[in-house]
Amino acid sequence: MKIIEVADYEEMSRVSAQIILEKVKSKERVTLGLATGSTPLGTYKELVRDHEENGTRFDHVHTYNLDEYVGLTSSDPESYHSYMCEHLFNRVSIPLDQTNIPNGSAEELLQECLRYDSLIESIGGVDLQLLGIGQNGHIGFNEPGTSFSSKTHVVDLTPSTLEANAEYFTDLSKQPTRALTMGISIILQSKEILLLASGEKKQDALFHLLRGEITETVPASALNMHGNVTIIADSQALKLVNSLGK
Ligand SMILES: N[C@@H]1[C@@H](O)[C@H](O)[C@@H](COP(=O)(O)O)O[C@@H]1O
Repeated sequence: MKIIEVADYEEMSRVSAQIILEKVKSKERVTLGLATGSTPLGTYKELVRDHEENGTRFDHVHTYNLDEYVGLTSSDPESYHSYMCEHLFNRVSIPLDQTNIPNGSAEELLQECLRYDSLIESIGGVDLQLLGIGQNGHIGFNEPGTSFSSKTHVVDLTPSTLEANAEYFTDLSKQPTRALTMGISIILQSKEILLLASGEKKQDALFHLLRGEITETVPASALNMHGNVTIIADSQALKLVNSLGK
């Protein structure tokens, strides 16, 4: 695993955007796996800035998001669909029919999971998967205890994840408690993985990922089984690793 230690959130965002841009410019058809949450926002901002200043094109890019809340329609302002349109898709002119996000308002959720898996399997895994990490070590919405062989599935969010994500909901009574998430085995099909972590809150999760056992109790530890993972983390997120783990 390659670790790039950076000073802060801004540097993490610049470095990750650079890696994504190299991939975007590398061939005629590019597939990107995308993440939500606060961590990739700076990266998306950098991609938008580059698009505006340098005219980098995204019309050959196809995207596959990790997850979506169950019960929110794509137009719901609190859905990950809306998040992606607002922060990236609409601002770099990716054709929307080339963007894929699990449909959390599908009537048949199990069918939707199968549909999503076959989409990703049909391309043989994305070229580059961007990931954040939950404070409890989750990736996508794969909570602790999720099987490493999991495919896309419906998940009951843990109290700690609900609490960590509560700030994104104006009315907490409407915060979804379930989500659809790309499974761990599907994430591991990616040809290359880029995980971002910033801030002290992520130091335990990063310590378990980098220094702990490979265990389903820490979903991100599955990344140790993948041959092409880069972690970009700031000093705050690497605090525990640097003080205890060397
Ligand atoms: N489903 C998302 C994850 O993909 C994300 O990595 C995690 C961390 O969020 P943040 O980046 O806001 O810390 O939150 C959510 O649970």
